[in-house]
Amino acid sequence: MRVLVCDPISQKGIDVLTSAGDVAVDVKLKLTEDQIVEIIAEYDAVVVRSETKITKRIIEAADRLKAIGRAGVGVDNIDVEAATRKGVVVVNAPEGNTIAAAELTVALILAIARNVGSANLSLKGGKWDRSKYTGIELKGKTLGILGLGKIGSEVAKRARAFDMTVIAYDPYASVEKAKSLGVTVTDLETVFRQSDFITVHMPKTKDTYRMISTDQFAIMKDGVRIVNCARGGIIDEQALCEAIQSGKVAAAGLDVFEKEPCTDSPLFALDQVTATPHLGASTKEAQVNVAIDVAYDILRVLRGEAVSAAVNIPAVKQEMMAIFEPYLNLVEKMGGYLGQTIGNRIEKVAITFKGDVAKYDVTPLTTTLLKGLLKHALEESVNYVNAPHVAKARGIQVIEAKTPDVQDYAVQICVVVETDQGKRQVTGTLLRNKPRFVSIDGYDMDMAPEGHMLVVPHTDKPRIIGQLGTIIGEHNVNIAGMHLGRKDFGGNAVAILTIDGPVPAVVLTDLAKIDGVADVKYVNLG
Ligand SMILES: NC(=O)C1=CN([C@@H]2O[C@H](COP(=O)(O)OP(=O)(O)OC[C@H]3O[C@@H](n4cnc5c(N)ncnc54)[C@H](O)[C@@H]3O)[C@@H](O)[C@H]2O)C=CC1
Ligand SMILES: O=C(O)CCC(=O)C(=O)O
Repeated sequence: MRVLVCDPISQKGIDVLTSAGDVAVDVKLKLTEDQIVEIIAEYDAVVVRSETKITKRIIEAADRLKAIGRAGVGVDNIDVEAATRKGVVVVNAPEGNTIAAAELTVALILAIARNVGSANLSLKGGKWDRSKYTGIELKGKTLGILGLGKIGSEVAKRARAFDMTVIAYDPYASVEKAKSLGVTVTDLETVFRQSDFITVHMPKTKDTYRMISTDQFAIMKDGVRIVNCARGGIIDEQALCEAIQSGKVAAAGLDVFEKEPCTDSPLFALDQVTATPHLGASTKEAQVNVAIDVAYDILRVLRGEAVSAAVNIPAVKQEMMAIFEPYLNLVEKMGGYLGQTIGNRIEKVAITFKGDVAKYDVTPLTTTLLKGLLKHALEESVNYVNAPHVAKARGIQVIEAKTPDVQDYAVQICVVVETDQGKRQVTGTLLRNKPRFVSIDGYDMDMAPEGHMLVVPHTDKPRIIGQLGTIIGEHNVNIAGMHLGRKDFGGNAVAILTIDGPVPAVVLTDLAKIDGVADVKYVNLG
């Protein structure tokens, strides 16, 4: 597999990729869009920071691309929608640079409070000017944070240590969590009206683009100080320039710009502006963190495993991964089993999560189950990204239910698939964190779903099992285990044989000829 790295990332991330053994990495920096379009079809994954844009054109030309990795947080340089449509997983590194960005924010807050940038330039220009650079203290001032996520929260903690009052606007923030940080969550206008410093920490989206402009500056306190360490464009640069020139805004600390690289801006002519060239994530520690995090997720995507920080599929948080991994494994096998044994048109999939698992957001489990189910039933490529879309596009109704009530097991996941020919069902659980199927189509079972299997529904009568063994043996296939299920004596039954390898089609044909055998399916659960 081949990974293209388009922006400089830590060698430690590249080492993670190459040490996987079957991954070759090409580092090609400063490529134009045309150059990437020309070569992208040769790659399984591409990794960028914020410089390189992964556009729709690039994604459309990327015939074997499975993953786009962003060694950082913001994915506004990636056409996530185009990637999703193409079934390409976009992964980022949401936590590795939080502290770096928060610390640069605090550095800029302090710099613009004490005129550090302009005083530095003045002194180096040969002037010993002290009175011009008298600043203000942070103590007792109000900091308004827009976007109380990971970085905003870390900034809040540090601001509290400077004895600032911290207020925040974030429509999605937990008020409880804010309280524990000593932050008052309020409305946007209040933040604008009451803050001495305003810092933004939200993603750049169509809602946040230019959300601070002339009208917003107008209602702020005279002499307000503004920091943007999130994304250029969230603050209207021309309006900011005018607000500084008019004296409304006393100073601004800017790490990001609407067009980057940005080396020429009317803002740079203003003494009140302290600017850095998008350095928020540029610490040694953060760069190692994000490169390693994104490299591991790229490998997970290439191996078809669940990822921890996907942007366009329901992500499983890092701390949840240890809990979720066994469940993901279980539902993938349940979906895979059903997908390989159902030959009919799927109309409805009902998944019931019972017991402990019901207390979590189970969306990633449902997506994973659908992926396992649909990739066998449908010919198109189905993955973690597009499985729900594929199901919807095919008119498959997906119903998810959760209940804490469970019998016999601490956890049960029950899947019922309705097809145009009837219902099929599998119930699974975990035994010492390993998947077990405990019921299949109403037959009680206790089997480890793995490897190669033959599923043989039959009539419960003597000699069928013996004949199965003989025919399979004649074809030199070793039977590793057998699970039998029957409802009534002499009625319908099923035999599930685990075998040591794949079987030639002729085995299935020969088994199907046994009197009393209804149908034979070969299932490979990896
Ligand atoms: N300068 C730099 O080098 C870096 C910049 N960033 C930027 O910082 C941003 C924030 O990063 P994190 O804190 O890690 O992300 P996060 O996802 O933890 O936090 C973002 C917060 O913004 C909030 N939000 C979303 N839309 C909003 C709106 N319309 N109004 C108010 N709040 C809104 C969300 O609810 C969330 O709490 C990233 O999107 C990225 O663009 C991140 C890392 C480094
Ligand atoms: O890669 C970088 O240095 C930029 C980091 C950043 O802006 C982000 O993580 O969103």
